[in-house]
Amino acid sequence: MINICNVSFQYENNGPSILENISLSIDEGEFVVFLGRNGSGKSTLSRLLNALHIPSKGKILVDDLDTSVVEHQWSIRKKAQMIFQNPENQIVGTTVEEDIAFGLSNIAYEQKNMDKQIEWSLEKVGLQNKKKNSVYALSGGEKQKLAIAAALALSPKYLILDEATSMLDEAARNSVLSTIVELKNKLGLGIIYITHHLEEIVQADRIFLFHEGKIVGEHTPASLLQEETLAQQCGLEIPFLPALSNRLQAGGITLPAWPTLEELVTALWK
Ligand SMILES: Nc1ncnc2c1ncn2[C@@H]1O[C@H](COP(=O)(O)OP(=O)(O)OP(=O)(O)O)[C@@H](O)[C@H]1O
Repeated sequence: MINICNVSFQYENNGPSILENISLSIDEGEFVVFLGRNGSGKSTLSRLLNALHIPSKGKILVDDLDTSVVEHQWSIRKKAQMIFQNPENQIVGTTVEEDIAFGLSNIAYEQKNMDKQIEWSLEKVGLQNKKKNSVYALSGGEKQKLAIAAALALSPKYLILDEATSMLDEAARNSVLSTIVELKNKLGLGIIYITHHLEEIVQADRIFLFHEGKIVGEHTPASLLQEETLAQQCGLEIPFLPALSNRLQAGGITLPAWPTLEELVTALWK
């Protein structure tokens, strides 16, 4: 479990307060979203989880390890792997297998088991046929999946994805998202997913809504729809289909909270 206890943060002494008194916990096997507009503090909090920054006040425990204790930081970074926006910045190998092997060598992974671990992690993200490929020949979505496989090979308990799909087109974004959901379901990984796109939160267990360094709401995908005004105040727009579904439901039409276009059309024909 990750426990964030009364955390506040400033980048500089006497600088502006970036996060104010944040408290929340995240279980293993949970898919949690940090949602908020640019500059609301989501990435800063994600970097605090990974001990890249240390809280100015309060504390963060990752499986009972305090991020402010230097001796814990290596274990915390291994447990909670980060995936960033631009996959190009995370790829270090020239072939797919070399890229994953690099991270494994860094943790002194046993050489004799390395190949098996590389194959396992590639299979989990659906890149098993690309093992020998050059990383330069991968698409954007495949590169992001490689970054996830490289993280996965290190046996983390949590994946922290900071706007990890924002450089991808819709098809690649959906494909990476389904991979993430599968990892949560099949491996029981905790997922911390940072975004300002509401379309990406449909499969989350819980959503924390960020505004100006504070958490202003905790929701499920369905309950967030009831908070259209709050979402707008936070600079977010509920997407068209769920917004319409919300209104139709209020008028007595039975629909899922986040319908597909087909589900919406079928319900309206009935
Ligand atoms: N290294 C830094 N030094 C000083 N201020 C920073 C630094 N990084 C971020 N900030 C400031 O902290 C605030 C929160 O930024 P943060 O990146 O955490 O927000 P965010 O919600 O993740 O936004 P985005 O979606 O744009 O990444 C912003 O005002 C930003 O300018």
